[in-house]
Order: sequence, then structure tokens, then C-alpha cells
Amino acid sequence: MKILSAAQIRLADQYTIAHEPISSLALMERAATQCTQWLTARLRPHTPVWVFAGTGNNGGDGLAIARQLHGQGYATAVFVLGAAKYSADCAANLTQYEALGLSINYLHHISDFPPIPPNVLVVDALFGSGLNRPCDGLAAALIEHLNASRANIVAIDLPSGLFCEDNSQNIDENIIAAGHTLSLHLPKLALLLPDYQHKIGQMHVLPIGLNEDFIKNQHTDYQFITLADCAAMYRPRQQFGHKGTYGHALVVAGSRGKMGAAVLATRASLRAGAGLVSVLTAECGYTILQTTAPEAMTLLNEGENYLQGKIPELTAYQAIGVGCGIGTETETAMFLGEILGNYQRPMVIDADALNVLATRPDWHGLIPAQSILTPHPKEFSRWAGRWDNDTHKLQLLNDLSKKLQCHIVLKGAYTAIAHPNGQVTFNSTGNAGMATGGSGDTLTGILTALLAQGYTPETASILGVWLHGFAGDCAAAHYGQEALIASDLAEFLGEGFKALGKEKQQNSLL
Ligand SMILES: NC(=O)C1=CN([C@@H]2O[C@H](COP(=O)(O)OP(=O)(O)OC[C@H]3O[C@@H](n4cnc5c(N)ncnc54)[C@H](O)[C@@H]3O)[C@@H](O)[C@H]2O)[C@@H](O)CC1
Ligand SMILES: Nc1ncnc2c1ncn2[C@@H]1O[C@H](COP(=O)(O)OP(=O)(O)O)[C@@H](O)[C@H]1O
Ligand SMILES: [K+]
Repeated sequence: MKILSAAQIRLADQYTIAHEPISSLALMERAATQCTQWLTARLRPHTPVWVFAGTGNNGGDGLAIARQLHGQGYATAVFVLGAAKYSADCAANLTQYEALGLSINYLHHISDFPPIPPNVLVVDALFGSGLNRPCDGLAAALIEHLNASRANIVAIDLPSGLFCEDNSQNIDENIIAAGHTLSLHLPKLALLLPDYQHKIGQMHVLPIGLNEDFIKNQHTDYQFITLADCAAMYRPRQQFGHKGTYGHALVVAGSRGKMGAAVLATRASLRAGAGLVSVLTAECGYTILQTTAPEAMTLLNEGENYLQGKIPELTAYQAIGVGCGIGTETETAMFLGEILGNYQRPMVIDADALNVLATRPDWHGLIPAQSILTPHPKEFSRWAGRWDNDTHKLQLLNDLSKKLQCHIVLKGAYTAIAHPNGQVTFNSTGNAGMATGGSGDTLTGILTALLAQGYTPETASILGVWLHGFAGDCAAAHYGQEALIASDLAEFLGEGFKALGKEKQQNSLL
């Protein structure tokens, strides 16, 4: 799914109206209907709904929602900020609302602001994608007034005051703090970035039927990865496939006290479909690995407690995943350098391998092009330094990806994957239950297995991150987010592959 800019969304809106049998007012009605349905599926019957509307089309959406909710028996109140120039569709909806004999409260001055009881649901329809400057004056005061209330707030399209893309010049106080944001048709870039998550709450994308052909032809550097996108990339197993068909993955992981990282990565590699999995670890891990992952072969290293010494022959392996729990001892760093110097295929580089490399820029040239690097934000900062805001961070992410010609997976909610061609893919799966030690090791195992199976590094990075999050969502549904532990993730990977297979079959012609 594409992530479009505010300008592109406006064009998509215009194109849909010009090329489909729908007027702009009817399109607004359709958007409002989606929002109303979302609300009524969750609202208690007696909850009063107070809509705060601007005078643009975001306000028009709000007025249409108020009318629809009133029609379904909800107690609604409407407050309109200022009475400057109304957009045509906003004015039409205002008239329709008043035609029902309902009154509108106009807010011209701070003294017009109503006290907000905590039991009302506030619908924020002040500004959407048409915001053209940071909020100030009466708008900022109203936003502050609404944020100070204890009422739940649902934002239509965007929390008012938040720009679609770049919020580097914005300030916290001028943005509505919503519990939920209903993004119309497509997600917006700012909704996927961490800086203003406390303003966005949970994001929900509601389809409103914008013209898909137009959207397909729009260029954007940002994608939001969905089940349908991943199903198109997924290659089901062949009937006559054998273990050689699906590649030999080598997991280089573990040290004394961190052998669990090797176990997690290895088990995830096995569950992610590699034909063969070997694990190269310190001697102290031999029995542990053979017991917890009997399907994998364990290669002995010279080091008793951590990796060191001569590296084995690496050409047999279609992919290597290196770094989980290996530590950063000098001998281990030298061992990593040997691996980098003797392996030319794209590999997966995580955790301590990233930490070692962050301190050795002279080795960066050894990283095979198209490799997948999987830093969490702390690890990324060791490479890129500090960033001022999300926009700056995205720039640093793109710069590093281009410089190394590698795919950089910046982990977190809506994990962002920067590709060397300048594209950034945001993940749609995963949950806060995955914020638990070892989740990242599981991801490394998955990515290594997908590379071993012959997926291109770009596809492996996207599919692997999506599968990892999907497994996390299944595990959270089963255990609850708090009880989720990293080893659960591999156990639920099969659900992800099954979902991909099902989706692929539904889209096939047979
Ligand atoms: N596909 C689409 O594009 C659709 C868009 N719709 C709605 O239309 C919205 C966009 O509507 P508009 O382009 O009319 O824009 P908005 O309604 O977001 O806001 C524009 C209005 O607010 C004023 N304004 C902007 N920034 C301000 C500020 N800081 N302080 C005070 N006033 C400010 C502008 O002068 C203009 O009057 C979307 O967010 C969505 O809610 C829906 O109606 C349906 C379809
Ligand atoms: N709030 C969250 N929402 C979605 N995914 C998350 C969240 N927190 C963590 N994750 C995922 O869990 C994994 C954590 O990785 P990492 O920090 O490397 O863990 P570890 O080092 O303990 O293995 C990442 O893939 C990340 O995207
Ligand atoms: K809004």
C-alpha cells in the first residue's frame, strides 16, 4: 500500500471525482459513513458525541458524521471553529445538519469554548490534510482546551495540527492528542513515525474508495506493507522441492550467558523454512543447541565461551545471519572481520555484529552489498549519531542505506526498512508485546532463512519483517502482550505462512 503526500491525496480525491460516477459531496459522505460505522461498532448507545469541526473538508467530514450519528439515535453536539471561508462541501453539510432542526455552536472566542465533560466522545474534525501552518491563536487554544479534558478523542484523518509528512517545525501543544486516528484510505507518513505517537493513539486505515489506478501511478518513496503485498512476494513450496531447494542457512550467534540468542535465531530459521540450518557458536553452546534445536547442525568454534579463531569454509551456505549474542570481545570482532572478508553474498547483520562494526568504519567496505542490517534505534544511533526529529532520522536512515548499499531495518513499532534505491517500507504488523528480550534474534533467524531460500534481499527484508510481526500478533492474541516471550514468535510463524498462502490462493485465477 502506498503512502502518499498531502498533495497527492488531494489529487487522488480530485481524480476520483472527475473519473468515477461520484460527486465530491458523495465522496465525503462515503468517508463519513466509514467513520460512523467505525464509531458505532465501538460506542456505547448513550455516549454523547461532540464534534469539533473546522471550515474545510475535514470539518465537512465531521458534520456529516454528526448527522449520521444523530440519525442513528446518538446525542450529538456540533461546534464549529471560526466562521471564515467554508469549503463548498463543508457548507453543504452544515446546511444539511441545520435542516434537521439541530443547532450549531460557533466558537469565535475562548469564552465560547464549552467545558468538556469526561463522558463525551470528542470527534476531532478541525483540520486534516489541508493544514497549511502550525496551529496558533484560537485553533491552538481550542486544541489545548480539548487536550486538557478527560474525554476520549477520535481524530478524523489526522489529529488536528499534525502535518501529513514533516512535523520538524511543529510543537506538541498545538496538536490534538487522540486515542484513535481514522486515516482515510491510506496511512500518512507522520502517522507511522514515533515522534507524535502520543498524539495519534491507535491508527486505523478506513477505505473510502479513492481511484486505485490513479494511486498505482503515483510515485512515492514510502510504502506501508500489507498482507496482499506480502502474498504477491511469497513463493509457496514446490511439490518436488527437497531440502537442497530451500537453501542452507548459517546462524553465527551466542556466547556464554547469551546462548539463548543463538537458540532463538536458530529455531526461527528452522521455522521460516530454510532447507538446512547450521549454527556456529562457542563450545559452551554445543549441548544447548543440540538439545533445543535438534534439527540444526552445530559447528564447533575454537572459543570455549565466545567466538574466536579460524572461520570454517563458508561457501556452502546460501545465507549467513551473524551477531545475536556474540559479544564484542576483540577476538570475536576479529572473527567477524574474517567472516566479512570471506563471504560475498548478502548476509544478515544484527546486534553485537552491528555494535562491533559501528566502531570500525574501516570494515564497512567488507559488508557485502545488499546485506540486511537490523538495528534497533540505540544500535542505529551508534552508526548514525543523534537525530533531531523523525524527518532527520529518516534522512540518516536513507543515507546509511545508500552509503552501504544495504537494506537497513530500523526496528520498532511500524519498523522502517530503508532500501538502497531510496524507498522506505513501513511494516503493518507487530505489537508492543514484542518489546521483550530476544525478539530481534528471532527476526535475524527469519531473515537468514528467507535469504537462504533465494528471496532477493529486498523481498526477504520486507517479507521477514512482516512475518515476524504477524507471528507476534498471533502470539499476543494467544498469550496476551505481557505474557508473550520471544520463543513464542517462532511457534506462530506458520500462521503467517498460512495467511500468505491463503491470500495468494484467493488472488489466483484458478
Ligand atoms: N480523499 C480525500 O482527499 C478526501 C478528503 N476528505 C477530507 O478532507 C480533508 C482535507 O480537506 P481540506 O483540504 O479542505 O483541508 P482541511 O479541512 O484539513 O483544512 C483546511 C482549512 O483549514 C484552514 N487551515 C489550515 N491550516 C490552518 C491553521 N493552522 N489554522 C487555521 N486554519 C487553518 C485552511 O485555510 C482551510 O480553510 C481530509 O483531511 C479529509 O478529512 C474527505 O472529505 C473525503 C475525501
Ligand atoms: N511496540 C512495538 N510494536 C511492534 N513491534 C515491536 C515493538 N517493540 C518491539 N518490537 C519488535 O520486536 C523486535 C525487538 O528487537 P530487538 O530490540 O533487537 O530485541 P532483542 O535485542 O531483545 O532481540 C523488533 O523486531 C521490533 O520491531
Ligand atoms: K482532524
